[in-house]
Amino acid sequence: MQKSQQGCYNKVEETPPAAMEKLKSRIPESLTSQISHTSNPNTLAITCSSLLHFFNQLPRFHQMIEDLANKETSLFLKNKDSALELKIKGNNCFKNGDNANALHFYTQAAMEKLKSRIPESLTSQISHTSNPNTLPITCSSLLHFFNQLPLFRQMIEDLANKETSLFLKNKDSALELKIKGNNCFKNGDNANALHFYTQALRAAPRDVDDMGKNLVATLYVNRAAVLQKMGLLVESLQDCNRALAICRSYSKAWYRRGKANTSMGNYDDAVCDLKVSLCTEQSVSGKRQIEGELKLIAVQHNGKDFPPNVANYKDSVTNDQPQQIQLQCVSSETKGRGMVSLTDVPQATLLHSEEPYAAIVSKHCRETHCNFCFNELLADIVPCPSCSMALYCSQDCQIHARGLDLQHDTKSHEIGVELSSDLEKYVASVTEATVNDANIKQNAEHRHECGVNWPAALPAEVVLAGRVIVKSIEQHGKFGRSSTIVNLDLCHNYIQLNSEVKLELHISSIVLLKCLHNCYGSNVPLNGDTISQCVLLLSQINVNSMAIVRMRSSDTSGPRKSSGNLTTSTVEQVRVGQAIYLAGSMFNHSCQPNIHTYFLSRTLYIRTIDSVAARNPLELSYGPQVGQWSCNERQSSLEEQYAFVCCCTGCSQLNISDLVISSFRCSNLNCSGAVLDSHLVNHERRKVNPFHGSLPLQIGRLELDEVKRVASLLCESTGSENRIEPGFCLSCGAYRDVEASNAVVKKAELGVRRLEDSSQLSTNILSDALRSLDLLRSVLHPYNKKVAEVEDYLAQTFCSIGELQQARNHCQASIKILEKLYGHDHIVIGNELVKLASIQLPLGEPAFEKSRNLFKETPIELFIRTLELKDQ
Ligand SMILES: C[S@@+](CC[C@H](N)C(=O)[O-])C[C@H]1O[C@@H](n2cnc3c(N)ncnc32)[C@H](O)[C@@H]1O
Repeated sequence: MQKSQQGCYNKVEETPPAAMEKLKSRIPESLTSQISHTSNPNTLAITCSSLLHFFNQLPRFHQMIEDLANKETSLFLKNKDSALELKIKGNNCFKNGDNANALHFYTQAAMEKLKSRIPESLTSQISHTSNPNTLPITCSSLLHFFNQLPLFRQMIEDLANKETSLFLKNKDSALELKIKGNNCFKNGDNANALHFYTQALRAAPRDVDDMGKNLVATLYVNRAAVLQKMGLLVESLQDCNRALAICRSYSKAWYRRGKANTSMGNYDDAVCDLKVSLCTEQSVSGKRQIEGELKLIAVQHNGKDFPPNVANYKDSVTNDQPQQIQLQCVSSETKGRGMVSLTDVPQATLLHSEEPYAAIVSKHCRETHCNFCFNELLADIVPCPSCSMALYCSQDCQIHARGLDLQHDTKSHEIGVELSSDLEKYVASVTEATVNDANIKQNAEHRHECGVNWPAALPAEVVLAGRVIVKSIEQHGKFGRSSTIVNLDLCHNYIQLNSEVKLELHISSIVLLKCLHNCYGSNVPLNGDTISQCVLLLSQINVNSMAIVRMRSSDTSGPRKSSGNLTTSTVEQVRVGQAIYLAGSMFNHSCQPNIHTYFLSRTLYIRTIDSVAARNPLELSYGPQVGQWSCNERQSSLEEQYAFVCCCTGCSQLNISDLVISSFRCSNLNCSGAVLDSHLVNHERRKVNPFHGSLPLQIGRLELDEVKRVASLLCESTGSENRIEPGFCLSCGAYRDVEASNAVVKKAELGVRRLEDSSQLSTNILSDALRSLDLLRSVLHPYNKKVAEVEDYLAQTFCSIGELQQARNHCQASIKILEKLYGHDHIVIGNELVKLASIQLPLGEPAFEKSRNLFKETPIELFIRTLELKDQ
C-alpha cells in the first residue's frame, strides 16, 4: 500500500519533530513571513504573542502539549505497557507501508489512553452497575466527559476528517506507480508490472487526465496487456471492458480487446473490436497496426468456420433454492427464540438461504478477498473508485458496495465517430452497465466509509455496527426525525459482559457515532439514547453475527500451517468475513447439531445434517461440537462468548467422544480402555442422566468395540459414577499415573513445536517429531484428539516436501481417529476426505467417491469438482 503524502496519522506515533513540522505547516503565510523576514529583537514580543494566540486555537497543539507534558499519559509510566506496545506495533506496520494496520494499532493505543483518563467514579458506574436501562445515562456522562478532552477531539479529527485520510486518491503516486509498471512490462517482468498497475489503480483518482486520456482507463488497458501476456485472457478482456466503460472512444482499449478475443478464439468479436479500434484511432501508424491484425485473422481463418464463441463464458452459477419447508420461530424458557420446521425434514434438505443485513470483510482478508462478495481476489482486482482502501473482484461487486452514483455515465462518453449501425449496437452492448439491481443503493454499504481513516482504524465489528446503523436509518427514513437509529430486535448479552468489555463498548460506540455524525450531521444524533443503542447493537453483534468462511484450496506444495486445537477440523476453512443475518440469528446452538451452515458469496445456506422430525428444534453449532473439543472446553467457550450454559445432548448425556477425546491409554497393553484425569472425571460426572437413553445409540454410531464394552459396563451398573475414577481405566480398572503421563505429553509436544517453528525443515527435526508422535501414542488413548492433530500436521509437512505416501498415511491415521470422535458421516470427515483426496490424486490413487456421497451440493462438493478439474 502507498504511504500517503499527508503524513502519518495521530500524534501517538508522531515524534515531536514530526508534530512540530505539522504545526509549522498550519501557520498562516502572513505570520510565517512576519516572523521569518521582518522580526527583530524589538518586535519579538508581538510575533511571539501572535503565534501563541494562533497555536492556542489548534487542537493539535493542545494535544501535543498534553502528550509531552502530562505525567498521567506518559508512555514511560508503569501500566502504559499496552499503549506503548500498540504504538510500537503501529510503527512497525507504518514502516512496512501497511497504513491500515498501523492506523488500527495507533487507534487502539489512543483508546487505551482515553480509557486511562476516565474518572474512577464513571468507570466504576459503567463497569459495575450499568444495565440496558441505565445505559443512556452512562453513555451521556462519558460523551460529556470525552467532549472536553483535546485527546478525544484530536482522535476524532484524525479518524473522520477526509483531508487527513491515508486512503485518499493521489494522482502523483498513481503516475509514479504507472511508470514503475511500464518499466517492468518493458523488461518482461509481468508479475511486478501487474502489481504496480494494480497499486496505481488503487491510487488513481477517477477523473484525471494522463496525456489526454483518463488515467484509470489507461491503467486498465496497460494491465490488460500484462494479463494477456500472462495468459489470463478473461481477466484481460474484463480490464478492457472497464476501460471502455469509462471511455468508449479509447482506441487502444478496443485494440487490446480485439487481441484478447483473438487469443480466445472469439473471432467475430475480435473483428468487431478491431473495426471500432480502427475507426477511433487517430494515428496513421496505429491504423496500420490494426489493419495488420485484421488481415491476420482473415488469412488464418479464411473459408473456415470460426470456432465457437466463448466470450460469453460465465462462472457456473449455483441456483440453490431452499425447498418449500415451512419454518417457524418458537420460544422456550431456557433458550429464548429458536427455529423449528412444521413438517418432518429429510436429511440434507436445504432449509433456508438469506442475504446479510450487513457484512464486512475480515481485516486479515482485506487485501486477498473481495470486500463485497468475499471470494478470493484474482489478478484483475477492481479498486474502489473513491478511496485506496477497498478492493473488489469485479465491477459488479464494486458497484454493489459503493452504489451507482459515482459510475461513469457511458452515454456521456460519446464515441465521436460515425459507425455502422451494427458496430454501434456492438459498442453499446460492450460498454453499457451490466448491473441492474434495484437493491444497489440499499446495499451501498461502503459509501459512508470512503476516504476516511476510521473504517481501517476501528475493529471490524465496530465498522460492521456502523454499516448496520447507516442501513437502518436509510431504510427507515428516520433521518433527523427520531432518536432511534437502530432496532434489530436481536438478543444481546450486555448484562453478562465483563466490566472491561462494557467500558470498551461505551468508548467504541461514542467514537463510531462521532465519526458517523461527522458524515451524516444531525441525521445521526449524538446523545445518551443513540449511543446506548449502539452499545446494545455491539452486544447483539457479539452473539448474533456469523463468521463467513471459505474453503482454502489445499495446495499440497504450499507452506506448512501451524497446528493447534482447530487444525484438523478447520484447516480448509478461512474466516473471510463477519455478517448479520436477521432470520439466521434465530437458530440456537447444539454441540450435536442437526443443521449446518455454509456460504456461497455472501449468501447464507442452511441444510439439515440428519432427518429432523416436525417441531423438533433446528440447531446449528456456534463453533464447539462434540468430537472437536472436550465437553469442558465447549461449555467454557459458549459461556464466555454467548453467555449460556449448554444443555444439549452432547453436554448432558454421556457419549464416547467426550470420554476418549482427551484421555490416556490404559497401562494394560491388551486393553484399549480410556483413563481420565480428575478434571474430565468431574465434568463427566456432572452430566445429567448419564446411564439412560442415549449411550447405546452413541455406541452403535461409533462402533468402537473396546469403549463400547466399557460403556456397556457403565450402563449395566446402577449409580455407577464411582466407576469413573481419575487415573483408573474405565474398562479394566488398571491404574495409570496421570501426572507422569502428562509430563511425557509435554515433552512430546516440544518435539512437535520445534517442527512447527522451523523455517528450514531438517531430517533431524522431522525424525524428532516422529519420535514425539510415538511418545504421544505410548501414553494417550488411540482416539485422543492430540494424536489426530499431530498426525494431521505431519501429513501437511510431508506434503510440503513432496513425500506424498507418508503424507497419505498420516492423513489416513488422523481421519481414522476423527471418525471415532465425530462419527463417520460428519461434515468434518467430509473435509478430511477432501484433503486426503488432494494427496491421493497426484499418487494416482482413486479418491472422492466416499466424500461425494457424504456431501452432495455443498461447497465441499464444489471443491471436489475443482480438484478434479485441476487434475484433468
Ligand atoms: C443467535 S441467538 C439465537 C436466538 C435467541 N435464542 C433469541 O431469542 O433471539 C444466540 C443466543 O441464543 C441463546 N441460545 C442459543 N442456543 C442456546 C442453547 N443451546 N441454550 C441456551 N441458550 C441458547 C443464547 O442466549 C445465545 O446468546
